Amino acid sequence: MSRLAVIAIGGNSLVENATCQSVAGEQKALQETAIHIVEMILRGWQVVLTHGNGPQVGLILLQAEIARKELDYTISVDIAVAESQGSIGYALQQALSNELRRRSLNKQVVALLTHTLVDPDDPAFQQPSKPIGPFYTATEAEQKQREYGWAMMEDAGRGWRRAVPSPHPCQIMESEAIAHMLQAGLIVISAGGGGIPVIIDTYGTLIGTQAVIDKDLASSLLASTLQADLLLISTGVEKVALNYHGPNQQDLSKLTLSEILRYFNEGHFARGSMEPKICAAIEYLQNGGKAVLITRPEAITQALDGKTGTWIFPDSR
Ligand SMILES: Nc1ncnc2c1ncn2[C@@H]1O[C@H](COP(=O)(O)OP(=O)(O)O)[C@@H](O)[C@H]1O
Ligand SMILES: NC(=O)OP(=O)(O)O
Repeated sequence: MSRLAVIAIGGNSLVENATCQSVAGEQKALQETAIHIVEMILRGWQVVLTHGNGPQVGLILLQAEIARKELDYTISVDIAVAESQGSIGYALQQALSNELRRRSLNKQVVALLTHTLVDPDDPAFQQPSKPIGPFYTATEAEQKQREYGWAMMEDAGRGWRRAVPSPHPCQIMESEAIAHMLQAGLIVISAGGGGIPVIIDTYGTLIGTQAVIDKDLASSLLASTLQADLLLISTGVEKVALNYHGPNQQDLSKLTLSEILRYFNEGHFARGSMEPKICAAIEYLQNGGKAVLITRPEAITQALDGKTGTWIFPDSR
């Protein structure tokens, strides 16, 4: 029986250059990622792909602000997340389908608009903490705050970005549909951008909310719900490090849940970048997950052979 991996693809690794986004750049990055995912499928893995949308959802909202100068036009954050699921899902679906065809694999890929349930009383709604969109200088950030009323935050030493609320994911609403699609042998792209954030009102109605859910936390929840064998977080670094970018940086290769919890509590992982990935890994393992791999897309194949990447396992195996 094939093993199931939930693969979370980083939003920043979907763009060639964070300061200059282009469709061609996104396609190139996706084609590269697709090569390594199809290699995994050839090795017998069943896969569910999730993806980030931080740069893209911010850009969609920025386009809306610019359009508002000419038209009476506005867009809510949940709609922008849905748009990003559509556009990134399309590009990822096409890149994977092309690579499957190139490798003569007769498999179909589906991209599913996915809702993620959040708690309307989550305190995160009062405290914007999710960086989205392009990076700005401190002066530009002040201008954006004045011009558009955006909350702004410094993002892990990389510059200033717009910040939006990011409530914790409680339930992937379409998880049963995803399980059925996997049973049918499909490759599924879902929970893109953490999923479209929704609450359920007292009448049982789904209502979109103004937030961007962390895709690593949503991927962890999806991996736990589907009882996946592996949560693979594909990002910009080959390995997670202690004292990252410090003089005594120490790359991590293989560690246990207890060890990562200790390093997490010691504050080794930057807020808004590596920290949510480590939280996602911890939650998945605490919910009975079997293994987490964090690495760059180009290193996936080697990492699955145990030669690189950061592997995190439950305490007793
Ligand atoms: N302790 C750490 N170890 C490795 N990378 C780190 C660490 N802390 C911060 N980072 C940075 O976090 C980045 C991953 O976060 P980010 O780019 O936001 O993720 P995503 O790939 O999901 O878009 C890495 O590429 C690296 O630059
Ligand atoms: N939604 C989300 O977490 O996107 P990024 O991974 O691009 O920040």
